[in-house]
Amino acid sequence: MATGSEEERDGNGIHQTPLRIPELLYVSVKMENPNLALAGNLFPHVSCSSSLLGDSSEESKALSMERESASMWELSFVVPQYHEALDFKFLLKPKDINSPCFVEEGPSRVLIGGALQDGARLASFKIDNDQVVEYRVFVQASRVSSFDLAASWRAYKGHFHFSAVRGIPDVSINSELQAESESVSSVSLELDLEQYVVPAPSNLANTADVYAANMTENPRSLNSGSVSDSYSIGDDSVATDQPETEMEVNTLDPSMGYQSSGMVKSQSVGTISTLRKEDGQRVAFVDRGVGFPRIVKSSSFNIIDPSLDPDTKNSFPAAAGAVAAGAIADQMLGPKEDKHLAIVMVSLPARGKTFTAAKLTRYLRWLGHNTKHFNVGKYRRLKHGTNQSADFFRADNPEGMEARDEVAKLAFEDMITWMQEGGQVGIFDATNSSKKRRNMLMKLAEGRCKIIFLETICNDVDMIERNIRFKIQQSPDYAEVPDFEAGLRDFKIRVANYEKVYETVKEGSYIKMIDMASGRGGQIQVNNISGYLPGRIVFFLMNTHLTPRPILLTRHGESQDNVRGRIGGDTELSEHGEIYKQKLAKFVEKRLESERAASIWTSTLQRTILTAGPIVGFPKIQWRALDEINAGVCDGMTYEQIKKNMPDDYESRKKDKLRYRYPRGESYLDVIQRLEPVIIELERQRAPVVVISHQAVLRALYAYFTDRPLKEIPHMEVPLHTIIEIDLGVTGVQEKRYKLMD
Ligand SMILES: Nc1ncnc2c1ncn2[C@@H]1O[C@H](COP(=O)(O)OP(=O)(O)O)[C@@H](O)[C@H]1O
Ligand SMILES: O=P(O)(O)OC[C@H]1O[C@@](CO)(OP(=O)(O)O)[C@@H](O)[C@@H]1O
Repeated sequence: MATGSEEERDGNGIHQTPLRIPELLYVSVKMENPNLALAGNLFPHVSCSSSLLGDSSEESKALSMERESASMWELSFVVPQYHEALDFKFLLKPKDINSPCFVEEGPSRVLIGGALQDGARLASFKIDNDQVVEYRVFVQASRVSSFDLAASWRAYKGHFHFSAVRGIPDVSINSELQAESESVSSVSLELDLEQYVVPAPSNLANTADVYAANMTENPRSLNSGSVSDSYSIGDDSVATDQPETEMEVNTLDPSMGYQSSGMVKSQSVGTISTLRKEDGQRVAFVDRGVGFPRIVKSSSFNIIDPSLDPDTKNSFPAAAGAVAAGAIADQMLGPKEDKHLAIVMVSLPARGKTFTAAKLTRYLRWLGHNTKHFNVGKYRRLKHGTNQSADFFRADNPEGMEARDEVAKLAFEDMITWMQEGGQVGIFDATNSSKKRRNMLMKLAEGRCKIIFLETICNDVDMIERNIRFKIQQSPDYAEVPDFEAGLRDFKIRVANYEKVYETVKEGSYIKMIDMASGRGGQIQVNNISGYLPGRIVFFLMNTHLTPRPILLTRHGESQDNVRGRIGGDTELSEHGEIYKQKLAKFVEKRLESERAASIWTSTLQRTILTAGPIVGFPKIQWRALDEINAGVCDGMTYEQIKKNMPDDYESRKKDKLRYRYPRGESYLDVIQRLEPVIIELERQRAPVVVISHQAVLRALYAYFTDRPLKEIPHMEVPLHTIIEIDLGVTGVQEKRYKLMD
């Protein structure tokens, strides 16, 4: 019971001092000026004579306000609720500390009890030539207890206290680097960015133009060459991991795909078909893979390491670190059939099965898992032709059912055979929408591989309609149907035939992606999923979505070490590099002018942080994972010096650049491994990202988006002063390159 005195007694008669929680005011003072042209290089400060704000009456001691956004600055502090009157003024300080600062016009402001006495009048400053710059002023105060403060301080320290590298904060919103924007204006960049476009080294990145099912495995029974043969294409010197896919793409002359005649004769099968636009107009149809590619058997092909060749008997991933450790643990501890994993897609047509299967294949291959995508539709087209009407897909059509089951079995058996030859993950892409079909597959898999069903469910009718329209445009099934609307009607009847017998998955191990495509909400359900790889797959799928956005990849501006030919290091930019950073800022400003949520990612090495310096208006984040390959004891040496002083190392790297690990440093496989969280975050982001990083790192990131085999990564072209734009879209990936200077 309260005694009315300062003290109370508890149940044991012990005197206790009641806890008095002092009331405090958390005050936030803000200034806003959207006119960056006038005030961009002036930094708002507050000067106050009270000891509560640390006596900042002298201009040199004025408290700097923090940049909250491009136009808003803030200073927050805590004072007792009943504090003395605080007299203060706003100041603008130029970046150059020797130049005079500008004090706001008019009398001092008085703050009592968290409120301004004379209202929030504008803060006006007379700067050069009597030009007046005005800021809006806002003051807000809220009562907080010291406990609240302590808790929020702990949270801040624990979670949001950013570390700094050489005094540069890990995360910044254009604070101190803002002032550089002035010098940017001295470097010119044409308004029309298209002037800087240069051709990408190949058109392989443009998967958005290609129907993903056409890029999948060809039936073995219909294949001309032995699968274990080694082939290369075009440039005979390039070794590949995915023979069929690449052969198909490379047999095409990209310029032919868009001839004005509107017709292209496919070099692979000789079928002539066209890709329809919705308005009925025909454009070229790039038929990639419904047949046999022109295969050039290479004499110079040389597989660097047997474990990197998909057709050898090796079921461990060509990977480093956690990926390798996880895979090996799973294989040693799990049952024998777990050595091979079949991801069996399930859904109605046009729900993103093939798209998801292709993306997952790309991710797993990039991590080093030997993965192949088997599309039953492709088998069906080869065996029964491309012009099957909706009737073929009726569940009460016994011939159709038998034919479809037959090609499904054929594709599944091909997948198992490939696994027995060393394949790790097979992605089996068909509707598999009835329990009976899935039971058939489970029987075929018994003792041979583990099955995880991956079901994609979409309840968004507009998205389904859009998907169906894509299918009519892209699928070879409708390539020879001249009328778009007729194709649309037929496909909708086909979907209705599937709907009649569709049974959602309730058996075995499964992952269900429900309405995940928008990237907002949705659900992932998992059942009976365990192991390293299945876990990674779930995590990857959780973070993918279809929101179109660009990812801009660029190396830092040329560094002083680049000029001297030294690898690694942490030097500043050369003169050329200085110009590039300014051009890049202008480029980003133009390219992303309407993209408010974009962000700039750099490594923690100063050549990338300095390159990002003049970019304004976007948050900048430093990732250690984006640091250049660690050259270990060779850091700072030239390639010539390594050749002379460490000839064995030089030769080993030349022989196997992917796996070679610098003494006390990293290999390319190590770099790929540490980039996985970057890939996941890039997939998860819904806004554009500019990645300013290094040669080896960008090679690895680029290979992921363009689905290039691991062994090509160390040899890819990622030139300085060039921006590689990767556009992630609803049908796939497209690449564009801009070269801003030599
Ligand atoms: N999870 C998803 N849900 C809905 N639509 C998706 C999903 N993933 C991709 N898509 C979209 O579906 C379109 C058609 O996908 P596709 O993979 O050909 O369908 P399916 O193989 O199921 O017939 C793709 O171009 C893509 O834009
Ligand atoms: O793997 P290689 O072809 O050596 O390329 C990676 C090298 O690229 C360099 C330049 O030679 O990158 P960076 O431009 O980021 O400095 C080296 O630092 C790095 O060791």
